[in-house]
Amino acid sequence: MSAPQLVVHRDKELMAQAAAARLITAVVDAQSSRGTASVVLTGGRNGNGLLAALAAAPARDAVDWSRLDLWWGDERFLPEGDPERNVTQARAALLDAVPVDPSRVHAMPASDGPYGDDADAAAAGYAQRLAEAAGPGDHGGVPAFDVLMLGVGPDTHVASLFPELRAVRETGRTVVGVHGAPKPPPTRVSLTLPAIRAAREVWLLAAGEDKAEAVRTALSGAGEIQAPAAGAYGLDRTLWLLDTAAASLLPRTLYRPAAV
Ligand SMILES: O=C1O[C@H](COP(=O)(O)O)[C@@H](O)[C@H](O)[C@H]1O
Repeated sequence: MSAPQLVVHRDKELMAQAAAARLITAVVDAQSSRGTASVVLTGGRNGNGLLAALAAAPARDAVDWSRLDLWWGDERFLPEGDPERNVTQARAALLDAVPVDPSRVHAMPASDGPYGDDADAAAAGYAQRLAEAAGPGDHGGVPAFDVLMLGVGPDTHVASLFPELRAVRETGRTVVGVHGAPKPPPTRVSLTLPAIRAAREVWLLAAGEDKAEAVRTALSGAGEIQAPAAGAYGLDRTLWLLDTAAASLLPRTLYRPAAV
């Protein structure tokens, strides 16, 4: 477990640009040392903002897109191509603009896909795919992701792990079907906390005033069942990428804003 590190940017645009630059560097470094890189994408406003900033960054060409595996932390369980699906939004923000290898874009199943409308079977199928990609040295049935990104919801949810729901209590499986999510759509597929914690680096993204309470709660000692973001950390690094609005309620012991 790695202790959270905070980086606070002036506003959400700068946060997205800086996080995109950071991701380019992380991917290039992983490709240089291991040949390939693996990244877990998140949906939501901050995740898509980062992808759009990456698409606009000239340095995106430093990435060898053909040697990058992309996975998802969660998916809204909807038909293929639905505009609310995280993968649909990621394609629009970035993936349609870069030469990714389609066989390395590991989208979570859709509700009209091979598992039909059975979200639990879809989750088991994705878990199987992750297990097949895991190497002999990897732990917990998932590859050792280089970077796993998570948008933090205003209620402290990450991926589709919502406070108090069954999915956030999962200790065995790496991927689960989520039912009755308080944010639409109610049916989702999500990585679990054990799968998230198998990543080398976990980056939590939160920008905007509506995230301030969630950030304060998760970083002030809340339990992971009540505040799932509190249970998300990486093996080597846990990075909270914030803007000043999202950091505004943090105690001064954690974040001291620069004097103006
Ligand atoms: O529904 C979801 O919400 C979270 C957070 O989204 P945001 O718009 O509040 O930033 C996101 O991380 C997750 O992937 C998504 O499915």
